[in-house]
Amino acid sequence: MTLEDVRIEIDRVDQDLLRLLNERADLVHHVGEIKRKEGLEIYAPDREERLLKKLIELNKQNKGRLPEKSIRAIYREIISAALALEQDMRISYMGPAGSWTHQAAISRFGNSVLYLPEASTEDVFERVTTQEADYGVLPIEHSTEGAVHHTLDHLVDSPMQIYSQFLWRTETVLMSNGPKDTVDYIYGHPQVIAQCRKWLTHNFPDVELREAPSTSQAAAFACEHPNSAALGTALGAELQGLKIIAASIDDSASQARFIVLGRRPAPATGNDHTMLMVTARDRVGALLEILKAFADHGINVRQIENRPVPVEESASQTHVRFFLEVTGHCHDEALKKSLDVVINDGDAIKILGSYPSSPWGE
Ligand SMILES: C=C(O[C@@H]1C=C(C(=O)O)C=C[C@H]1O)C(=O)O
Repeated sequence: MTLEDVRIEIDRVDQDLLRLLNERADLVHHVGEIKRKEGLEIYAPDREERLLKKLIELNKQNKGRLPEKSIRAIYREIISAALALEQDMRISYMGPAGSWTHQAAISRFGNSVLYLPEASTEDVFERVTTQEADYGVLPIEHSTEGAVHHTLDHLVDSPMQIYSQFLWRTETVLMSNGPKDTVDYIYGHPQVIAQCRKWLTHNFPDVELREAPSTSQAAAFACEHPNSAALGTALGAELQGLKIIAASIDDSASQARFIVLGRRPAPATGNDHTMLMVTARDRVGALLEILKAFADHGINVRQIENRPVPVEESASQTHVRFFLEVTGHCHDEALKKSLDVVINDGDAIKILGSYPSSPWGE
């Protein structure tokens, strides 16, 4: 076949694809109508993950040429278009534009939905509470620094809940207006500089490192100042019109866990996790008793985070607070029974969300 012949074939396949994509869009629209009638959530992360896994498996069986990464990326955008069709979907995230959370949010919801950058965690909660946004995206844990207490503390005070969670690799890039060998200064948030210190010392031993208040500010400085570069996200580089001169420059791989904040728990899937806050009387064996209540009902406590009770609360002197991530859904009988035991011991519990355990990033 000549080049022209192959292109004619590609055009034919594209026409078929377009027809099929629109056929899919009609079906998605129908799903949206049913969901609205039945008062169901539009975004169904569990369904998305199952659909992707099935397609990746099918592709393997059929020995398809496309790698898993590409199938995920293509379907991320097909599903994003579906979400935008079902509902004019708005996602609030911890900004500014180009932040890691922004990039993580796009990895989950694709490019067809609307993103609202917020200046603080509080603002993300506010936007979801007032229904100006359908969901919010916030970091809850960093692989290097541990829990993001700000997010956990806001969950305690808010009726909003964790609806979904996912992991995202936070890969730093070096961006600049000019070529690599003209860089005299590198701007970066101090934490990001620390994360890339070895790489920077090895690759740019004579360059001056300058601290910036945020990653997006670093990128803005790199735009304004000649012979400079900035550390940040690939999305930040794109938004500022800077060239990526080196990628994946972190000294060790780091990732963050993000939550999708919603107004209610996700439907049970049979493989869920639940985040809880327990405020317990400060006593010998308090944590032991709580853990035993879960163990007796076959529930695995996957993570424990200890936090002080805020001083404004009358319980602050006499109580201790734990955040627990446990297996199971808040509607499961076993979990309900173990929570009853904890409450009967005089400890207070707040359910911060139940969500599918599986979506662990791309
Ligand atoms: C169409 C649906 O709604 C959304 C869109 C999906 C899709 O495009 O396949 C999958 C899950 C939902 O987030 C659905 O729930 O089936």
